Amino acid sequence: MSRIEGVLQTLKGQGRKALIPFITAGDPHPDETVGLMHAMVDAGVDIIELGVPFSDPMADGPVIQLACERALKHGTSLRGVLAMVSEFRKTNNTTPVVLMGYLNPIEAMGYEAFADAAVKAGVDGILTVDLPPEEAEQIAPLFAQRGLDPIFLLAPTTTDERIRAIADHSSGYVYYVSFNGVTGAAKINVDEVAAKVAHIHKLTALPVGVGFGIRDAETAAAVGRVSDGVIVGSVLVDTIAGNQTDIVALKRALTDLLNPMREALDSLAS
Ligand SMILES: O=P(O)(O)OC[C@@H](O)[C@@H](O)c1c[nH]c2ccccc12
Repeated sequence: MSRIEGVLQTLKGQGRKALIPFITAGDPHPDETVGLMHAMVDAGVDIIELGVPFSDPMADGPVIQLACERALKHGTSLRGVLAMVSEFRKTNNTTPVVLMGYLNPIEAMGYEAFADAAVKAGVDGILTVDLPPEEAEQIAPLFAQRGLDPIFLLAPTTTDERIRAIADHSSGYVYYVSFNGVTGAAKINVDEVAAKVAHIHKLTALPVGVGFGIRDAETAAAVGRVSDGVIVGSVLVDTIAGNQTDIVALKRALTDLLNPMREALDSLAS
């Protein structure tokens, strides 16, 4: 069983929901990312989604675009991000890390070389934002053979046929994007999400995480009620944007955002 499957199964047994933060690696500085990861674990998160900065992140809104720019300006490369995961693993062997990124840097390294390096670093899952479905069939097995969970995005417009095909190539969990758009929106329609996630649950046995537009504990709980976990990105990245130099204050601010989300999600446990 993969580390991701193990964590999600344990949570399910406890009637609890996964809290999955997203941050862009290398922002505010490559030397700080590992410390932020540990701080988020201390705040009670279950899985970390670590973004590989990319120059043209077309699925991202302005908040994460700017984070990518800052991280790239500080020289954050795919190899650099893998080194951060290795560093994180020196003192954390339990929290799964999902690398989330665009294809270009991975293609440049070569899929197999990347997959090998990711395993060696202690990465657990790979989420490639812009991998076309036809290529997913070829690429996902390269990850799966090495014990990396291939994680894919489902959107409100994804057809049942595609949901089944995507779930076939996925392991760990599937990521339901709460609306068609870019990251960082302020609103989420919980009723719509509930209906769609219930439908996805009928098509696949995989856990369903939901992201896009979750910025506070109340929304996290509302979405957690109808899914297996919530992914929270832009509100954290925005907090990092506002605390670029005082790392102690930054860790406190991230903790202050995540603690109430953890509590709200755990208050759902029966
Ligand atoms: O930022 P939001 O609205 O909280 O959504 C999570 C999201 O940031 C994270 O999972 C993510 C970052 N970049 C992406 C690109 C595509 C899909 C998802 C993502």
